[in-house]
Amino acid sequence: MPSRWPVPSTALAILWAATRRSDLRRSISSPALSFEPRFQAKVNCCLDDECADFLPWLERKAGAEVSSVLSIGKSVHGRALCANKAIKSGVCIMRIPFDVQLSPDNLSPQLKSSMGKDIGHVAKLALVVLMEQKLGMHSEWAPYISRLPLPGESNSTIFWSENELAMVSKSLVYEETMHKKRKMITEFQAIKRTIASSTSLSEDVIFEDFKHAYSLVESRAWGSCSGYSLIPFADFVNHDGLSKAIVLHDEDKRLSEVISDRDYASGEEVLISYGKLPNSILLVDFGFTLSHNIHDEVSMQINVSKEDPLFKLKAHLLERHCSPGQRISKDLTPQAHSFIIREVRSVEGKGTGIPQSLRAAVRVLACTSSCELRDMTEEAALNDGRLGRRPLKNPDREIQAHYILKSRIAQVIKDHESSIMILRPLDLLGHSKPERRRLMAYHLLTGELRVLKSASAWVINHIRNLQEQRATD
Ligand SMILES: C[S@@+](CC[C@H](N)C(=O)[O-])C[C@H]1O[C@@H](n2cnc3c(N)ncnc32)[C@H](O)[C@@H]1O
Repeated sequence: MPSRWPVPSTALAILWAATRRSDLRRSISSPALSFEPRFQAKVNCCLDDECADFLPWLERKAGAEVSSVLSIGKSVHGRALCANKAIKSGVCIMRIPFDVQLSPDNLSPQLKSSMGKDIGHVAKLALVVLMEQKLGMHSEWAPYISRLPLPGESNSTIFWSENELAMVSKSLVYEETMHKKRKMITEFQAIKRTIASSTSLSEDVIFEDFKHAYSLVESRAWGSCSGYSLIPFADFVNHDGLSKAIVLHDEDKRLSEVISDRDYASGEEVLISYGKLPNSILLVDFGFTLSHNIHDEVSMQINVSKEDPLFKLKAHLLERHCSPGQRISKDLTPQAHSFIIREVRSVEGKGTGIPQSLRAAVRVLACTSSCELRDMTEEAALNDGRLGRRPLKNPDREIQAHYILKSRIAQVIKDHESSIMILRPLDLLGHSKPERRRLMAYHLLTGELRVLKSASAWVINHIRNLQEQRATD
């Protein structure tokens, strides 16, 4: 999974939080700071006899104890970590030295130096996995590599058929999946070129194997000072969106560790958080969704109509003042800007969840003369340079801008509702792969719909407030 977290320098942060999906838009708190009471599922898991020799092997390799309170088990989510005795909150439950982690540093110096910038951390680590897989039982990592999920087991959307992807075509997930597939092809070609010149492996490596290894890395590796690292044992732990326990890297002690964020009874499955991840990311990178995900978000596209007499001017302004946090996809229609909305928790509040840049964009769309657009640009230059952050001076125009937003959200709500209708009925769904994927598409779209409805309620309430204010002025 591509790291978008800035990796902190040792001087700045010795102990730092590692997330699976690292993304600049998200932040994650240290688990040791607050353990507020909340509901978390308590699930029991049974021991995985096939993995009985795994922890002793890892501890021998590490020359240190990794965990005395956890065992590898099986749960509904595949392999899992279970408490083998009662665990108290705030206790270190595993400690994995960097020396027994796999990272791009495991590539030979010759291979590393011949890799260009077009090969990212995930692809490099995928190559490490591929090389160890090729060595089979001769690999020093065989006990670990042989316990990784097999091809065909992942439900990441990169493995979905066209028909399955059609279920999520109204979500950003579709576009992200296509983007990832193209990226993997490009990186695979670059890797093939590199290994052809420096190893004899080239002939053996086929795209399907690379794709599998890439997906293993994305769903199991953590951002680290080496770019990305697979952390054996820690990567058997499953995700709970409400957990505050995360993987921390201690660069002084050269190890990664997890501190429990609550008490566990013996036999209970231990869960941690992979990060504040919405279902869209869980689905593309990990191949699962949560039925109710508090971190859900939705992408909204805003573009200037070609029919608008001020099309050129508005498109130019949106392009120029586009904020860095805002995603502009090369795959979207020209001049389409994509904004990420999160759930708006209070209709009466400030609309936190709806990005300022989105409200700015609709203010640009609401302008009806070049003079208004010029005023807006001048106002931006006089303030912090950001366009449309303040309400428009003309109250009618400000109301109009929010009407535009309301109608765009309403359109996305309609699209989502019709996609969800097609997925029903869900009550008879079994456990087959197509049925599981249908349920995931349902979780994704209903989560996005919840976010959209919260945003719509806020905008409607805001328009009402603006109208009342205009009436009293
Ligand atoms: C880091 S691995 C965890 C160990 C994994 N269960 C295994 O069998 O090796 C991440 C994968 O576990 C599964 N997983 C983790 N948390 C999950 C959850 N809350 N619901 C469903 N699947 C989950 C997904 O398949 C995900 O890609």
